[in-house]
Amino acid sequence: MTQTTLRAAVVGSTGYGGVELIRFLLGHPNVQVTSVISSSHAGTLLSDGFPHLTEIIVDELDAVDVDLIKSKADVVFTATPHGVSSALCPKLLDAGLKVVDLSGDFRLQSGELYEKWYKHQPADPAYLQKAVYGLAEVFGDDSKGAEFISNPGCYPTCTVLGLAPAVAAGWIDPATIIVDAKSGVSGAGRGLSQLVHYSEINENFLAYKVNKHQHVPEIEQTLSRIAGKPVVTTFTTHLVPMTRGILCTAYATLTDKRTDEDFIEMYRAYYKGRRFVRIRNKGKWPATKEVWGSNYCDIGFSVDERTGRVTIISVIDNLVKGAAGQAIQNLNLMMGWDEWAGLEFTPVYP
Ligand SMILES: NC(=O)C1=CN([C@@H]2O[C@H](COP(=O)(O)OP(=O)(O)OC[C@H]3O[C@@H](n4cnc5c(N)ncnc54)[C@H](OP(=O)(O)O)[C@@H]3O)[C@@H](O)[C@H]2O)C=CC1
Ligand SMILES: CC(=O)N[C@@H](CCC(=O)OP(=O)(O)O)C(=O)O
Repeated sequence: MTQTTLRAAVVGSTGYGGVELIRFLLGHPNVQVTSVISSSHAGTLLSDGFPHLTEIIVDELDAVDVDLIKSKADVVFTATPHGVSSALCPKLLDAGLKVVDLSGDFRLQSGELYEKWYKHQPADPAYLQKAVYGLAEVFGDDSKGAEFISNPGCYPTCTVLGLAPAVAAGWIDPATIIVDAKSGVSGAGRGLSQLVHYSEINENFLAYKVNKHQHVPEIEQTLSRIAGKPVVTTFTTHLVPMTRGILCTAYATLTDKRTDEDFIEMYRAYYKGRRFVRIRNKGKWPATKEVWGSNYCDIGFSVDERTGRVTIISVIDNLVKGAAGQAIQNLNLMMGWDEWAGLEFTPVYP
């Protein structure tokens, strides 16, 4: 182990986010996975349930035990359900561990809003304040040197990266924003439910949680911060019969006359140096398959002179830029490493 090698533990390692974290961390030049953790399968082998991880160096699942984690790791990724992280992360932080939380438990500054949208008890406000919202392409240096990162939600990542430059520049009226978002079924996690049952979702396409999705307040909180004034949005989620990927189509009214070329140039300037965001050329709109398995967010535009509106299309892989990849990007920033470490690869195609 080199001096810069960081020891990492993954709680929730038997879930989709956890398994994806392990896949990337195994290839990270500065990290060693020293503990894989399960609340229900401690003592068994991770590779028994996930044969693609056969011969993983640390295979035996540990229990969720803060002292044990502290003895084995420097940083902990909590890929745990909402309502679990809120209690667990404070204990890990109190033990002196760095924490990257993938759940929604520390994203909203307001405990009241959290309770309303997530239907769980909010986290202790003292720890809510400690959490840094890790959307690096928008809030730049916030993640650098942080001890505790709240990783953004999958839909908010895709939506906000698509809208942030236009909102920041005042090119669109934030009050007119409408977002149609579509996700593959891995966004729902590995647990079984009727919604993701093969015969329910195959050959099907449906809207869900309409005007009730827990990501609405996160999107509004983030767009309000960028706009410098309160923003509310209409945001509708849809489930698509595919495994990975999110595509967001955002519509908004222009505040002035602009062209596709104006948007492309302005977005490229805003995201200059941010290699995970790729702006498409005029008339080229991204598809989920074009970011599959990667940490990219690709964005394309169409200004409609007839309506005075712009349509912005953004895509991510929900398990990578929407979860594990962005979490590792945040770890890299916390540690002052190259933002790309362990994430430098091209999307899988076809
Ligand atoms: N799937 C996605 O695309 C995204 C997910 N997220 C968020 O990441 C988190 C993980 O999601 P995902 O991996 O999809 O979910 P999964 O349902 O696939 O996995 C969650 C894991 O959490 C573990 N777990 C359950 N209860 C506890 C507990 N009390 N203590 C410790 N661990 C527990 C379970 O493993 P075990 O029983 O072995 O402990 C389970 O495998 C969630 O908060 C989700 O909202 C965020 C962005 C995108
Ligand atoms: C398809 C699907 O069900 N997606 C999930 C996405 C939520 C998620 O993954 O959790 P975070 O809130 O931590 O981002 C949903 O709509 O609730």
